[in-house]
Amino acid sequence: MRVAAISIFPEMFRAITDYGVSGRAVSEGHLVLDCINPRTFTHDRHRTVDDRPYGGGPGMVMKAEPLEAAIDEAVERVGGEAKVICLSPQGRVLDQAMVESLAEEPGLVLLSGRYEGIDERVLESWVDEEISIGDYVLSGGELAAMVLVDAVVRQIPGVLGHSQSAVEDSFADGLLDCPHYTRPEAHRGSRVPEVLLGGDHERIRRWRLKQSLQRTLIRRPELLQERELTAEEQRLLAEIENERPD
Ligand SMILES: CC(C)(C)c1cccc(C(=O)NCC2(NC(=O)c3cccc4nocc34)CCCCC2)c1
Repeated sequence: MRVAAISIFPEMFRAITDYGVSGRAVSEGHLVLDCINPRTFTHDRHRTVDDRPYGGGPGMVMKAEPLEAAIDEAVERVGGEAKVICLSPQGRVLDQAMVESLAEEPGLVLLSGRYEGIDERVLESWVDEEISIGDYVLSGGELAAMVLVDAVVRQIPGVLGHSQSAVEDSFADGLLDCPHYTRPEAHRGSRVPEVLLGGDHERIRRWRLKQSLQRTLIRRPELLQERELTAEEQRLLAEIENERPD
């Protein structure tokens, strides 16, 4: 997948190109990430990318011209039919379904805002979709762009290692994660659940599934609304409901 990130802080994207699953995806060629700085497309002495807002008010607004030149370059680098996305609080909040759909795109251009935001004419004429990563105030769109890339890159076949496909991604079954433990068996007096110490893999699988269902029911019940439950999951949920203190 080819992605072009437009930002006045391109070095930030080292966080995904140099580490972990996304870093390996880059080194193995599954992901090509170009970072494009709008400042490259300025022609004045101060390389101005922002200016004061019409109508007054605090802060500055990102100028259209440098951004549009950067988008032009980005679309070219990514290859013709790129989807241009602006990471923005005004966008649709990202979820796994959107991630899976974005992973099907041949190329993505990701625009990150700074200051008070981007000149609206850029959004109107160049941006296909605005996407938000959640409802809190951020200082820029770059971290949101990196969240999106991290999630999308895991969907690319081959990125999660030959054995695991995206479908088997251990986190992608729509339930919250079960508890995890590793050595030592007793840590500060707290022991690992006995079931995990035995070798009964079927019993362990069922225990983990029940734990995931219980946590999802208690902490994020709305996730259960969106999810088809297998017969086994429905049985386990019934068990959980019966065990719940009144
Ligand atoms: C949601 C809330 C609290 C009601 C809100 C309302 C109004 C403004 C903001 C805000 O944070 N403005 C600053 C700004 N944020 C973002 O880019 C941003 C924020 C959150 C999720 C994101 N996902 O992608 C990008 C995101 C960075 C600087 C350039 C202007 C945008 C927040």
